[in-house]
Amino acid sequence: MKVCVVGTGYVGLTTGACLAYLGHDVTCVDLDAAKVESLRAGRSPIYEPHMDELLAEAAERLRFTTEYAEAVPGADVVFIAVQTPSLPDGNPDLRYLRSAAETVGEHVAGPFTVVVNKSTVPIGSGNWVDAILRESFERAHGRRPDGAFAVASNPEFLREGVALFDTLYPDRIVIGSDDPRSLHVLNELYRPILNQSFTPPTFLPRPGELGAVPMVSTDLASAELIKYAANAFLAIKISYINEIGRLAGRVGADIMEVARGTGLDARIGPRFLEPGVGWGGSCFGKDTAALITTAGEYHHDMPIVQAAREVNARQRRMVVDRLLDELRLIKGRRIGLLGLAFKPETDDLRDSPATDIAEQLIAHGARVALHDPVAAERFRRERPDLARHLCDSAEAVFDDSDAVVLVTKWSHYLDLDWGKLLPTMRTPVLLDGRHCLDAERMRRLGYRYLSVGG
Ligand SMILES: NC(=O)c1ccc[n+]([C@@H]2O[C@H](COP(=O)([O-])OP(=O)(O)OC[C@H]3O[C@@H](n4cnc5c(N)ncnc54)[C@H](O)[C@@H]3O)[C@@H](O)[C@H]2O)c1
Ligand SMILES: O=c1ccn([C@@H]2O[C@H](COP(=O)(O)OP(=O)(O)O[C@H]3O[C@H](CO)[C@@H](O)[C@H](O)[C@H]3O)[C@@H](O)[C@H]2O)c(=O)[nH]1
Repeated sequence: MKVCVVGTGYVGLTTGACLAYLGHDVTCVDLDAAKVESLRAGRSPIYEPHMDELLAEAAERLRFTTEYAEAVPGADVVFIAVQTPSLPDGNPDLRYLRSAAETVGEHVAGPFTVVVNKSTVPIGSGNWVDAILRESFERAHGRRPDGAFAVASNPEFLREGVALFDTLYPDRIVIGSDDPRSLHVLNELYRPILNQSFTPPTFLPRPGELGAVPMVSTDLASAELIKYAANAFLAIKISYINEIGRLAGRVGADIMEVARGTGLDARIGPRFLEPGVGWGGSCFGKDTAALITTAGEYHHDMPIVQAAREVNARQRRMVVDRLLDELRLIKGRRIGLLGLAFKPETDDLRDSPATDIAEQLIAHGARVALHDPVAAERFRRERPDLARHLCDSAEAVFDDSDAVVLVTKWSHYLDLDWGKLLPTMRTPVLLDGRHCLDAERMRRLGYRYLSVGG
């Protein structure tokens, strides 16, 4: 099939590269000329494991352009995967989506194109995009679209860092449309994934237990709500274990044992029960805020989602509180933070807990020392105000520090020579923000080992 993907960020690029790998003819369009140039040269502008290899494998069927006119006309499917960041009031900023839909509307030519909203958008956005497409089509063509296109919602559930795996081997695919033709086209498009009939890339073998992938075909509003419901649930699950972790700390229980013993109940499940400094990233904060504001439009409140957000903010503050308890005074102290990306295996810094914690520490008068094995360059570009605090190596973070906090669970940090680093610190306070170090071993080495929660 002929596919156009609008937006080549974490979602759009992954979608485009995977669909081309599966045999579709894909053109990705992005307004960012530098991104397009880099992609044309076969270089991924984002850090996502195996992306460069997949781009190379799919290169024959994958093109990049800044021109909608080269991508939209004649496409069977147009994906819109532009950013929808939070506005200060919690609503998503839909200006990128509006602009993308307007331009798609100008260029869409039929005979039948499914315009798919892959961006995460508030309930009702499918109808809104449909209206924008129609107006724009009529302006450009001087006639009504008369069935030339239909709108569908196909929310994305990939996790950064394992985005290609999640796309080729998803738990499910959700399609929402009020036009049965769209469901048919998208069923066809995703057939290789649904029945797992493709040859897996050598670098991403198919998980042994995977059978056919379930497809949820539903209406627009339900598909849109599924995305928010899923993200809010995951965010709540993490905040829940973090809340239990605080209690565990008080009563002397081991939160890792509690999480394991709780997660082994098949009704609960072990995943997303890792305690620590809490969730960050481009989605959970933004999408829980959007769910609450959307619900508010219907005079509905969401106290559980609200509480998950509050617990999450508290986890970040808890890092500073733990350090204040331990060091008494943090003004003038050197505090090292290991990890800046919001999670390992990505360079994404959006709503990163580390940045938030660094800002809180600086506000308390601390001197911070920052490191990330992958996201440092992006940090330098995106946070020039904090760039002077970056260290060249993880080891340099320890040097003369009064405390070191492990914020992102990069394997690079787990493999450090912790015994050798301890004597380089001024005071050996180690705060494990992800419960990922061996507490007993660290104590034996001489660290004053602390965690967030029990
Ligand atoms: N990042 C994730 O893990 C993830 C997962 C699931 C869903 N989502 C959702 O997917 C959407 C995209 O997220 P992302 O992280 O890929 O964003 P991103 O910021 O990485 O990428 C968006 C891209 O769209 C481009 N763009 C913006 N306006 C454009 C326009 N009018 N025409 C062409 N290109 C345009 C930008 O230049 C950018 O390259 C968001 O709604 C997000 O909530 C993201
Ligand atoms: O047990 C856990 C699991 C995750 N996290 C943190 O939660 C955040 C989000 O992690 P993860 O969900 O793995 O990454 P994302 O790439 O943000 O993916 C989420 O957000 C995407 C955007 O909507 C969705 O598509 C995915 O399904 C959803 O998992 C990160 O800061 C993690 O460190 C924890 O603290 N404990």
